[in-house]
Amino acid sequence: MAEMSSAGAPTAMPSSTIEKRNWFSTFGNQLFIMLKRNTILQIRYTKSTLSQTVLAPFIFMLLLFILQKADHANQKKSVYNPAEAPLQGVYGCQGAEEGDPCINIMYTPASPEINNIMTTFATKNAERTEQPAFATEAALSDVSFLPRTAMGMVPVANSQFIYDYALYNPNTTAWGITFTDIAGPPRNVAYQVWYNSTNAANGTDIYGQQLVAIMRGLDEAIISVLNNQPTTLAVTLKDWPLIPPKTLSDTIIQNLGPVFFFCSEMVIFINVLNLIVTEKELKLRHGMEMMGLKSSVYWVSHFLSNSLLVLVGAFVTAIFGLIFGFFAFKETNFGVIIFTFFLFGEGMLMLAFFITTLVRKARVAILIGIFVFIIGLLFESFVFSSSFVGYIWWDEGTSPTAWKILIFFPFFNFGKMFLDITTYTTGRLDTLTNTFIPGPGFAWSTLFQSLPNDLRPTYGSGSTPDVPPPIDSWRFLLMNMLFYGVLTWYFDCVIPDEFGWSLKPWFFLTPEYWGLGRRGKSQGALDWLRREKKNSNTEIATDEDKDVRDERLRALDEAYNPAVRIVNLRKVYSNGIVRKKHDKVAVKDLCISFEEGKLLALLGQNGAGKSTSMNILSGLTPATSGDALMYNYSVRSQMPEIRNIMGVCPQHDILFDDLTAEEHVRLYAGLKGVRKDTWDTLVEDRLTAVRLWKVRKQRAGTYSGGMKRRLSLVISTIGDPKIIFMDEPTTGMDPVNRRHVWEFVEKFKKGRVIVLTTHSMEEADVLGDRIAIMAHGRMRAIGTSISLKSQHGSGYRVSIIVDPENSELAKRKIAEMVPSAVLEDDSAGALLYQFPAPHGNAGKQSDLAAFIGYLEGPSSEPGAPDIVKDDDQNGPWWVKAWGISQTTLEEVFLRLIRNANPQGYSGYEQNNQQVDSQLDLLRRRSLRSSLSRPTRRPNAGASSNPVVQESGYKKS
Ligand SMILES: Nc1ncnc2c1ncn2[C@@H]1O[C@H](COP(=O)(O)OP(=O)(O)OP(=O)(O)O)[C@@H](O)[C@H]1O
Repeated sequence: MAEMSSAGAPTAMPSSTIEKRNWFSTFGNQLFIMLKRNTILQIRYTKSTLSQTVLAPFIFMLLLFILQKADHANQKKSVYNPAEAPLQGVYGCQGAEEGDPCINIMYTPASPEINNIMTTFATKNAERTEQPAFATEAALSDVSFLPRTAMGMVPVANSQFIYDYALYNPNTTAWGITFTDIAGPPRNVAYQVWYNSTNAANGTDIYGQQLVAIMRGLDEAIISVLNNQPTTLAVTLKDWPLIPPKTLSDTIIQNLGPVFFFCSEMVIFINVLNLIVTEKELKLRHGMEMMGLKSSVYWVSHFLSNSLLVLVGAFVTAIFGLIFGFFAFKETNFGVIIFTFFLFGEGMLMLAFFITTLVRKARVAILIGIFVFIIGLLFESFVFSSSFVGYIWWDEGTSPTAWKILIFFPFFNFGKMFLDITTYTTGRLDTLTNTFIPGPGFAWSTLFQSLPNDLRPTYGSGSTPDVPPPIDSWRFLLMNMLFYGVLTWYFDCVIPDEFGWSLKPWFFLTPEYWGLGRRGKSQGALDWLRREKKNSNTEIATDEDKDVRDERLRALDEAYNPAVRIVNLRKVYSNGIVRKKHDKVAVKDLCISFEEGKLLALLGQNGAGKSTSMNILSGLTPATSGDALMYNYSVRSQMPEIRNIMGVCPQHDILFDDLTAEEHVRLYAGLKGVRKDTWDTLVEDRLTAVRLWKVRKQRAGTYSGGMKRRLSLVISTIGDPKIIFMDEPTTGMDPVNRRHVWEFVEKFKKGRVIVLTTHSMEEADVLGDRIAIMAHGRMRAIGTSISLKSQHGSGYRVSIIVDPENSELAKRKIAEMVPSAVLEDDSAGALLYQFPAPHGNAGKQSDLAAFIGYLEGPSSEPGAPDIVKDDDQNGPWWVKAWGISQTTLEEVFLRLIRNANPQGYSGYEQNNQQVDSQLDLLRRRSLRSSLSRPTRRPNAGASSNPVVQESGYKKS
């Protein structure tokens, strides 16, 4: 850029409140500001933040708790009187815990005959089972008696004792037999068998073979003992009183935990998708980047803010898990729990970040989120609901390819980790003895151990899965974070945003990306200019306006060094890769230059290309060809540098609904690197200037349209920008506020370049040092308000009111005096004369001056020359009132637009006839307004341009 300096560098930047910082310092500063913003928003979105961090973990944990309790309640149901079931030997008993002493058979009554039957039974049973025969023990009468060894057959007093003993010492006695011997003949021997039906239910004795065996054995013994006596047999069965074990296993947590905790995490996942894509959709991110925010800061700030939510969520989950007393939480190292939930949350967070780079609409992002949710839900419910299915996926023998794909999904890795935790901690119910066997627990060291064989599921063939140690799940979750982090960074750069910006797919291989090479063009700015000059489209020169051509040549002039130089800027909106005939050329080879301290007002019909030009210059849209140099930085390749000296007030407000005006100013001041000690003054000055001071603590979402516009305008002025682009800044403002804004802009433009687009002719007239008018992507006219009016306007109009009977006299006199004046309207004494635009014709200008002097009469000011003598000291006697007006900017605009659209134009959806009638309307309006002031001397101050409108009043 040294070349440009030699040709006379633009004015040095004024002393600024911007702190000079290196890359790290800027990064740290912006990160701090962004984190503060995120925190404010998270606090503002209290419900959403609490839902993600506290409510979701709590609700899902509560649901699990309720389900677990329901399951426990179901298992703990006591059945004191199970129904009897009529029915038709026997192995040694098992105590409450494996190896505990027990009683094989308790029987009653202990009559000699029954004793005989039982001994016969024991002998015959021993033959069948090839086990030692059950011994007949001493009679028992104490219900609190605890066997020390496995006892054979214990006679007791009555049936009630058997029942009471079973209640008192559950899981101690295998069988109870109550005989009822009714005297005969015939002898009717009835007996009842107490049987533990759980054995049948839990699969230990699925066909009730033991039951059939004991009954057959007893029947056999009865028949043997009562040989030759007529006998009938009656048998009833009865379950033992069902007394559940004191501790139950958390099967619900084991089966449903992965699903519920996955759902809990999805709340943050979907919120992140929505938040980031909404910021993209509402262009909030672009707005901040235009104000200098680094995209790395944007991502890191979101990562840190959301990681905090994930961490809080992990703690809340762990604490509620402990409060609810789940084994998975109680029996697991606290650090393991926190890390597992944190890493899972982080993996999902990065997956969400990655998805946001692929979509532009929040609606689509949420749809993708729901899709991920359903897939994850299916996985967690069908795959990780039991170790039986869950571990199959992790066994090398199953499908290494499927496994290699699945480990890229955080929920797959979390499912395995949680399965490991529950497998180690849930414990199990011993089906044989109906007692709870606790798991070994999950210590920190467990992370590195393979699952012990006895905890692995056993498949049909008797094989067990080969399961990697739990730490592998953590490794894969970390891998997920890094993988999706890198994808987010890459795709965020290469996928074009909605304005078409993207980096080349190999951007990371270029030194420029890492700030090592020189950004932008290798040749100097002058070389570039020469090249662009050659590229300059001569085609447009044929019907080009002289001022526009001069402006183009000036922009291409190497000796001239303006603050901003736009050369051959062109934008084509194309629907496909191949250029088509109906591609929209929104800006056609625009050449223009801006100087410091001047404001350029850009006018044009709808769709003329104003916003597109502004968007290219503010770095929102890439140009198809051409370039602009702003303080010698190229828009094409040095946008980060330009952003440091640029402010933008976009056409559509880019504001955070939940931040106040004051917070907006502080946020952008921070992003721009404004010295912190000046923030208070900045807030007060700027907000007072646009009359937002009183509502500075009110959230922007509650502002009216005009208030939002004023805040957007203030934002564009933060950080001492050298160039400010204001796209229709006063749209929707009331006249009072608009004037305040004009005053603010007028004061602010010193030492800066301001480009403003507007549809308000008044605004362009008041603010524009130069006004450019665009149509169909081309500049049609440029110049000061006065020069545009004189170049493209219809000149001056003089309206004269006379009495109708003097009308002919007046017309005759005027025709004699100023033959060039054209009578445009004559109705009932109201005469409207058109004085052609002088266009440098001094003769015609003096005609007009002389005629005005004639109307005014001899000057009352001493020494002033009398231009025309007349018979009345106050001017011609036949003139009752008169007025003069110049062409308005609106008329100039309409004329230029009409000329640019010889076939009529669709932008306004009207044809040239309608434009002509509008011009006529404007003419009449100017007549009315020129006669509306009853003062003899013109009130020059009433207009922004003293020559625009004057009026005189003749006393009758
Ligand atoms: N993203 C886009 N894709 C295709 N065409 C576009 C796109 N943006 C703008 N255009 C077209 O480019 C032309 C110029 O649009 P632009 O928004 O620059 O006009 P404008 O002068 O700012 O209009 P307005 O005064 O209505 O804001 C229009 O015809 C418009 O339809």
